[in-house]
Amino acid sequence: MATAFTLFGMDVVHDNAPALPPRSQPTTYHEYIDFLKQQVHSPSAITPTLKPETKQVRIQCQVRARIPTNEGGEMYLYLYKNNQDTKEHLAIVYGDDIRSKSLDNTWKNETIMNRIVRGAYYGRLEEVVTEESRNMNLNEDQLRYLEEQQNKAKAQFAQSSSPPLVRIHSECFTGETVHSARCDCGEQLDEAMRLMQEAGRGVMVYLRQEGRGIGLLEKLKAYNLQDLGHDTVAANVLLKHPPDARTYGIANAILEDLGLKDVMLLTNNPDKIEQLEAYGSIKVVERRPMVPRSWSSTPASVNSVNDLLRTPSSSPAPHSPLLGGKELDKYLAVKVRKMRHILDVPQGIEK
Ligand SMILES: Nc1nc2c(ncn2[C@@H]2O[C@H](COP(=O)(O)OP(=O)(O)OP(=O)(O)O)[C@@H](O)[C@H]2O)c(=O)[nH]1
Repeated sequence: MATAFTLFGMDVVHDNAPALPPRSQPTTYHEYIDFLKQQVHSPSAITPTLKPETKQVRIQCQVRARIPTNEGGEMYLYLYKNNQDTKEHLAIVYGDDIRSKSLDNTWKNETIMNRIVRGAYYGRLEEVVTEESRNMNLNEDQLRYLEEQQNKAKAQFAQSSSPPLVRIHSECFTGETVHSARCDCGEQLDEAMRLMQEAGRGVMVYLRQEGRGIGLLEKLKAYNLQDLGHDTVAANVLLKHPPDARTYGIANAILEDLGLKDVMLLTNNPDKIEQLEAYGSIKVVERRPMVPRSWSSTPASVNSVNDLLRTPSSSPAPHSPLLGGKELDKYLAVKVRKMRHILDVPQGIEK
């Protein structure tokens, strides 16, 4: 519902704001901020609700490629297209037994070489591909040989039944690429990949939902509002966005496509669990906390939202540079206070 009022002498229409009660229109900036504060503190304004996608989510994995790293072992990167947006959402997969159904399906009129180029092969390519195939000049016998090798390898890839570690991670250019200390997103990404590599199995669904779904442009505006003293939730609301605009229908579809049913979800955010489970096909059998390193001397929280949100202790090992500082503390504390994140706030940090 649109709310109109005057701010600094300008007419402001706040499309996404909760309706103002009659005769209590804020007329000054401070009144408006007080109004917003009441709203963002009220459970109805911040309790996330399932925001269903407007049409049934359809996804297709377009390509898969092997990514070797110096310290983090080897993983496969899966790139997805979908019918909801034009973004290239990703899955980073550890473990050979986790495969994409939509990638492995046979596509119309494709050759075995087409399948290899889009990554729908089994085993390691260097073991099955000859010099001729690298040049793509395969004769019938070589093609048949490749196909046989593929079928043999395929037969070895029965899926393990134990629930893998899964993280649904939203893109954060500032935290992951330029190492901003306003948030712990880069640290969480590194830590989740480290845990999956250690376990030898896991899936990171990497959603291009920058800025909790509002995009980088709006997130950078929010940073300026934060520098004026507003917290991350209030800054979003001031910009006429919900505190968290993310949905997880694409993540749900990707996990389904990867053949997963039961997962151990790495998160502090109950909204992710509730939204994911509401789709009905993926069960979060366990929650693993992502304790920020600068807060990790604190024991893991037992402040569970429901029985599902169990919190086994976990202390992240050093991997990325230690982040910390007042801005990060405030960012994390606001997630605990206003977004129900399950984390103990260390003593001395304002909740
Ligand atoms: N709008 C807004 N978004 C932010 C800000 N700081 C970080 N983000 C975004 O917040 C999102 C964090 O995503 P995640 O780490 O996947 O999720 P989370 O909600 O923190 O939950 P966890 O699973 O516990 O990490 C990313 O999209 C970041 O770009 C901010 O100040 N404002």
